[in-house]
Amino acid sequence: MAEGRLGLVILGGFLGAGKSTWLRHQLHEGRFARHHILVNEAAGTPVDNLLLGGAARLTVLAGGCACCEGLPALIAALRDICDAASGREAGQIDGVVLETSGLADPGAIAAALAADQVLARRLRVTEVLVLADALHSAAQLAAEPLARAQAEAADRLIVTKPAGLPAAELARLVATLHRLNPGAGIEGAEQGVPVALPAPGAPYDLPALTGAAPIRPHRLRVGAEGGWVALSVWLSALLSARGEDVVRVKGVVRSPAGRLLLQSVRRVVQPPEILPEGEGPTPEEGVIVLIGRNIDEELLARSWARFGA
Ligand SMILES: Nc1nc2c(ncn2[C@@H]2O[C@H](COP(=O)(O)OP(=O)(O)OP(=O)(O)O)[C@@H](O)[C@H]2O)c(=O)[nH]1
Repeated sequence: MAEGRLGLVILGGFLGAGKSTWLRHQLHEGRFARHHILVNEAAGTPVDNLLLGGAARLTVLAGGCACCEGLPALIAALRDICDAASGREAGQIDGVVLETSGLADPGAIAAALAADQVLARRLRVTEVLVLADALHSAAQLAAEPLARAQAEAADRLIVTKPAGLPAAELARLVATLHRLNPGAGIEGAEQGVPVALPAPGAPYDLPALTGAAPIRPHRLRVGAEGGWVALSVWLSALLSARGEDVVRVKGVVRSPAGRLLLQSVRRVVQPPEILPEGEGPTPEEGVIVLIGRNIDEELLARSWARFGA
């Protein structure tokens, strides 16, 4: 607790950038072992906590992005952690890691926390870490004001999934990030493990941005029992038709093999991951969260109802 204030690491990055994966690896390596991990998810269905079973202290703030409507809940949670760190858990908490939702601007969160009179005396942001997905960042930086704001807010930028991109394109992405935020260190990590990045190439020219429809979370009830094969086929078809608008999909469904975590980032669908039973808070099974723009929830539900039937 430097200067008597608890340190806070803000871990940000666009939807699906790899925040939980990176943090899971750090926890596995014993980093942040005495930190309180706070996970904020934009959607009301928490999933990321399932990936962070290695955390000794974990709180999920679901159902509101912490830089806007979820801010009061974040402030309340941080005040509680500060109370615990100086009271009942004195000497046991080294700091806090906040994994933001992919819809959050970490700069806005840091500013809001600094403006809170109680927290300003008890907490200080030690680092803003922002993850940039090698596969999608160039397109996101070109089109999404939020992706640029996130990169600009970073003290340190970590390029995730670098193995999936040719070195020349990676070098251009590194240069583009450097141009956006010359003060930030830039590193690479594959599944959370540090990897070397190529020297910067020629940066991409980023266009001036015009207003796009806001990105919002939507919940789709797909049924808790079975049907996951139909669901993955339906999801693939949806992403192939609407992959530009459906930015992120995550959810937990029941299959004969157990609980399956289904997820995608843009059109990239991950192989389903079988989740251990009984670990961590139980997520709502049979609910898929789709985060994107121009999504008509009722139309989506009707489409799935027809297909799933
Ligand atoms: N190949 C590869 N895949 C990765 C890497 N990091 C994350 N992924 C995959 O990318 C997808 C999204 O990863 P998450 O860690 O859930 O991303 P996130 O930023 O926490 O996602 P949101 O909380 O929804 O914004 C998952 O399918 C991961 O397996 C990486 O370094 N390499």
